Amino acid sequence: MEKLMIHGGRPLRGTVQISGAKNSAIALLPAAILAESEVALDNLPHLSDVAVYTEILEELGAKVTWTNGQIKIDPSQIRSIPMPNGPVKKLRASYYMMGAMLGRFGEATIGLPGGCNFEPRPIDQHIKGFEALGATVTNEHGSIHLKAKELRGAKIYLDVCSVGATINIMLAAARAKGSTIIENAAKEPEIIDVATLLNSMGASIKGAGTETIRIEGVKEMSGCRHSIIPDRIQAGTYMIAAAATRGDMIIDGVIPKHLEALTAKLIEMGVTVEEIDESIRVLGAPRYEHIDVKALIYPGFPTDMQSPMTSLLTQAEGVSVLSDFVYSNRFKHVPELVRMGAKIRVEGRSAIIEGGELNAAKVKATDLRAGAALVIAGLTVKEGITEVSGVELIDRGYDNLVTNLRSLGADVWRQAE
Ligand SMILES: CC(=O)N[C@H]1[C@@H](OP(=O)(O)OP(=O)(O)OC[C@H]2O[C@@H](n3ccc(=O)[nH]c3=O)[C@H](O)[C@@H]2O)O[C@H](CO)[C@@H](O)[C@@H]1O
Ligand SMILES: C=C(OP(=O)(O)O)C(=O)O
Repeated sequence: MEKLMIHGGRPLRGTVQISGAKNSAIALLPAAILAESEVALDNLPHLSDVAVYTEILEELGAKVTWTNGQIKIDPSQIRSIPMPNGPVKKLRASYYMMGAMLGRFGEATIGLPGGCNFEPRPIDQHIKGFEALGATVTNEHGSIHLKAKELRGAKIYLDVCSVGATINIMLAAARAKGSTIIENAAKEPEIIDVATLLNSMGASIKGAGTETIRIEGVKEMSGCRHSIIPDRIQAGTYMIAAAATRGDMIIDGVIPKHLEALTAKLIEMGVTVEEIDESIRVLGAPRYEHIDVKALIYPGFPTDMQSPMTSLLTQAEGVSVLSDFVYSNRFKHVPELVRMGAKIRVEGRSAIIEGGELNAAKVKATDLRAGAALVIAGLTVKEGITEVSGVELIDRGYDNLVTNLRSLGADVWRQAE
């Protein structure tokens, strides 16, 4: 086990290159098993979640080869075997194996997913979708068993606008017989990325990125090459870190449109943000205004940036209110920030944040983005060393974090616990 040591108080300056998106990569990897031949994915991020996913694919018999940011998956020898335990328990997105295996083999047994554990995260909408497509779904001893004689297209209205359920239904429906329509579909950029890959593999999916997605099932799908979209959450975290340390940073290799909700909020509080083609420049200021932020589904402010934003709002003058309308209890970072001197209280689904200086402390990352929030908080502290334990959770979603921060001028290192 390792912890992150942060000697803060230095403005982050320079350029950071953003890797491919975690939440795309871990949906594109299972999507690849729907093909009969090799799928190549470029711009693959170096993340522990991605490494775990490749383990899952290898366990099933896929041949996986890595070369410099590209992964090739040959799913031709893949078998249908139950996966009640093992790597599927280590990450949230193992739920995509349900849709992908169902689509490929008409059956699957998958252990209930792990991942960030900030509150109960039901998968009832995924199950509802699989059942509508003709699968029988049972939950026994912590594993979901799915079986369908034949998957048939259906009209599915999602009661909750869910990223995971939208993608999982696309995976199961891509090779089903007939047409599937997903209503109240989630619109996140990662959903468009998955639909783009599936279409390149021979699927027929229209409307990804809108609330209605239409899928015409196809009999066969084949290999292709696809480049993963940039990680908007990593990019947003660096934007927030630049603002919090009053630095001057260029975040390169991004799609600025994916970051509009954050950009608007940063500008509102007094940060200078400039979009230049595929880059964003963030220039901090000596003082910031307090603001209110509501985390919503895309294109609203992302819940995954809510925790890092909490840290930034400790640097604003006055009282800010940050509410999460996706995960009402995603505030495990708050008690840790309070240890660092933050004046924050949680009321219902909102954090009420009073601006003020933070101090160094020993704190624990309880989940991925809570970890990012603590790193940002540590970077603002002028005296002493902040120690963040639970780094393995941060490694789930940040590619080369320490190297990147050091190249931006931060005094940060990993140390054995
Ligand atoms: C691997 C991945 O892509 N993870 C992202 C994905 O998670 P994930 O796909 O798990 O999140 P969802 O979009 O499904 O969840 C959105 C909301 O719907 C609820 N819900 C969801 C499914 C369901 O069957 N029933 C139900 O009630 C959830 O409790 C939550 O309140 O989107 C979240 C919301 O943007 C992000 O925080 C995660 O980073
Ligand atoms: C919640 C997250 O991830 P996951 O859904 O994979 O746990 C996240 O990326 O912030």
